[in-house]
Amino acid sequence: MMNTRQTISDRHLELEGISRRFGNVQALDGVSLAVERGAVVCLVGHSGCGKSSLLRIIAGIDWPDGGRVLLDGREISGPAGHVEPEDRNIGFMFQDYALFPHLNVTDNILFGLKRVGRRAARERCDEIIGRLGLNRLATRFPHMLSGGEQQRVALARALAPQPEIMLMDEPFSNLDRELRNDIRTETIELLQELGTTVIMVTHDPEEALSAGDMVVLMRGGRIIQSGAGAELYERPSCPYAAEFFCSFNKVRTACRSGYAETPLGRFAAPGFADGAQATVYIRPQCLRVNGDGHGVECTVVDCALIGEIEQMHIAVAALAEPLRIRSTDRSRLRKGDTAHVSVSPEQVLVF
Ligand SMILES: Nc1ncnc2c1ncn2[C@@H]1O[C@H](COP(=O)(O)OP(=O)(O)OP(=O)(O)O)[C@@H](O)[C@H]1O
Repeated sequence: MMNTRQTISDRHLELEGISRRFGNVQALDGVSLAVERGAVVCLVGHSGCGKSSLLRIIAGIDWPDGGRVLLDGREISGPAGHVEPEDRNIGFMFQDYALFPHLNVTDNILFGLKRVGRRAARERCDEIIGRLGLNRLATRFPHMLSGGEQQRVALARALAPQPEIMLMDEPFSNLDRELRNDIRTETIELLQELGTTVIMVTHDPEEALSAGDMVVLMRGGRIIQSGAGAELYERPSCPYAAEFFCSFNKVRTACRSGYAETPLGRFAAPGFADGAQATVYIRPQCLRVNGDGHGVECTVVDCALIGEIEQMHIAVAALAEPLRIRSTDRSRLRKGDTAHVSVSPEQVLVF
């Protein structure tokens, strides 16, 4: 029998048809989403799709024109009223960290603990300073900290009031790539250890796929697709979702007997009528050049080593555009060489 209590209590945050308009811009257009307790949710999408607007409404620093926000099943924004941001137990971490320049690390953290008694605030501050390894930085001012250290202080300040939900707007985008990966992993591990529900905004597809239990792809104020990262990557619901997470080779063609016919082979196209036009989406890593004559003949247009990956463009006589191939194998082919190319059909998409 289904455990209803469990189901209800697991649903930490719910958005029901959230809309928000700014003048002529429909920033959010009926966004509905259920977030499980302790989940890490990544809101992802191109600039202007409404990610920050949604975060601001969840935080309570902005109001929806339509729809409701529920926390543990209780309406906190909507027709029934508005719970103030400070009464939501929701932490917010901004992209620029928004540390107070005139306060040192300790005082920045204490600032968020004004509602707690002085002694308890001090204890919590010391605890979070210890937990995040900030002891030696405790008396420094923000301008005396590196980007990574500032990020950590901002995290400490947001965590000190022990929020149940942490909202983070592009929290790692000011860090260089190497540092970003380490700090992201560390931050998410800590939040998961604390059992905090995380809603994080990013416009980086890789960050979303690697960091989120649930990835929510937005466009034009709407959710295009949501689910586990692997699901969005492997089974995108539309061309937009497919291309957001992978740069595909695209071959336009006609369908026949449930297959899209291309010079590279035929691919299952269920639901397409005979003669219907379709586009076959082929991932660069699903193409393989073979020296044994297996596949379709091609000519190498260029070939470059990018770190561990070899990237090549090849021309196939019957295709207008060259195809891009990415592989961890070394082909040792050069521009102008002739080879053969084959496709692993499992990951090919037809739209
Ligand atoms: N206060 C505002 N007044 C007017 N327009 C706004 C306001 N806030 C957001 N918008 C508009 O609403 C749309 C969504 O903005 P939002 O900041 O939510 O997008 P975003 O996905 O977070 O973008 P980015 O990745 O660039 O931060 C944009 O067209 C933006 O210009």
